[in-house]
Amino acid sequence: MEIKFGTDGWRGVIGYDFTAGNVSVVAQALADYLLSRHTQPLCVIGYDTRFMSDIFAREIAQVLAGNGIKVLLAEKPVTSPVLSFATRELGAAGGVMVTASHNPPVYNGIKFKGPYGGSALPETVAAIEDKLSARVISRAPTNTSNIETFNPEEKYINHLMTIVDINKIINSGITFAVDPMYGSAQGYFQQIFAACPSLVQEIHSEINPSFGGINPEPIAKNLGELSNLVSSQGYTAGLALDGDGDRLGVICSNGIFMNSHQIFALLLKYLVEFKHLKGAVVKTFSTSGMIDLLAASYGLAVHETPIGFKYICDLFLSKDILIGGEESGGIGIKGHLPERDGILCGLLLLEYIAETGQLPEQLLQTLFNHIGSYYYDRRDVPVSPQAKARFNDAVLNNPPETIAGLAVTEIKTLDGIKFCFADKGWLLFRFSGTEPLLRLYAEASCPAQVQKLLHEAQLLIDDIEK
Ligand SMILES: O=P(O)(O)OC[C@H]1O[C@H](O)[C@H](O)[C@@H](O)[C@@H]1O
Repeated sequence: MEIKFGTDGWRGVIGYDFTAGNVSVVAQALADYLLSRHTQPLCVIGYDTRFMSDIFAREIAQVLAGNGIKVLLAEKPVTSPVLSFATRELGAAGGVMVTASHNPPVYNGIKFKGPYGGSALPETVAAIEDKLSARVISRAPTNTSNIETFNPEEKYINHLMTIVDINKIINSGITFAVDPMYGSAQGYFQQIFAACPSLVQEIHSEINPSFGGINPEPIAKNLGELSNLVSSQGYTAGLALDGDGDRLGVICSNGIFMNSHQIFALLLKYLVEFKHLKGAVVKTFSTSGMIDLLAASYGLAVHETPIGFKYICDLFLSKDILIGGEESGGIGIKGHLPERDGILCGLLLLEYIAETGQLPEQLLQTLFNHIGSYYYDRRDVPVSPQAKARFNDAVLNNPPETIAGLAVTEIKTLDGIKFCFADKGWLLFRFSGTEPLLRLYAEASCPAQVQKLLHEAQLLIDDIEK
């Protein structure tokens, strides 16, 4: 079974291609990569709450240890940002996180982290992938002294406290609900607000390998329970984290979902207007035009990258970046890590609410008053391998001149195929790099137009399927 890396490391179906055998092949490739660049590397390993993630993490540890690499293995599930933070703090040559993030329960995966505490850069991932052909796998015995366990949480939480004013949130009288979606972000908010436990209610805060039948992706259709809880209990907000805690979803006090573009824009607004910070802004190809407009209004440069936080991370490492974010809900902030972090973003949003005394929906209204209204939605469509193979040619050889009544003014192909319209709208077709799905992303100035665009996109795919 071929091991093929995707948008972020490797994902596979547990027991089909994601097996102990294949995991040890990937671990051996990582060991070969680390040893080709360091004389005595240290590697930090973390894992989420998925089925067998802890066992796969131990397998990776034993292969690295068998190659003479010193390993620090988390003693309990951690979020990906916590693992990134530990990688940087402990001066490790690299980090490994066993997680399939937001994907359905049948998946597991491996993400690689660099010594700077963020996604491994594309060239690093390619170099590890190049070493996958190793035939001999060295595995240390279970009692090896090369593996030690550790708990990275306390230092991470102390670090967050240096960025966010927790007392401001406590003293503001805010109450909120948290949904870690049975993932590895469970318990963090309760620890951070331990001095005032009545402030926060957490749901889905135990291990459940089926994720309660809902994919751990913090988007509207998966957050019905959180939405009902927030509106029925009168909470100020609801915060939802994905399976490995690097993405954030938000529910407003009225139970309405706030999408990732809106969270990104609000955080940018807060950092500039209230924290008086500066720096360039990074967004991926599927992220809202709101970000460009907002950044321009502050005189900040915007960089656009393909989808995948590794590209944003690259820019964090080489330029002065204030904030970088993605449609998928991952946002990184200056002064933390070159990495997205759902917990930090959630705390900053609470701080914004505390600072202004405005509810999340009121903050959104202020944003719309500043830059106008933007609406967005996404559809994920299963596509046959035949249609996938024909897709680019079918669309690019005979591109539509109008879609849903809007004239196409430009076609961009940085990642997928994006049709831009004269008004602020756009429609993007892009194959997921983590699941066998075609993603249709659309933005327009009214919700009905968004749905029309998605409908026409679906018709176009149906045509290619015929
Ligand atoms: O390729 P997709 O399934 O759309 O997923 C895209 C996402 O993949 C991973 O989760 C990466 O870590 C993210 O940075 C990226 O946004």
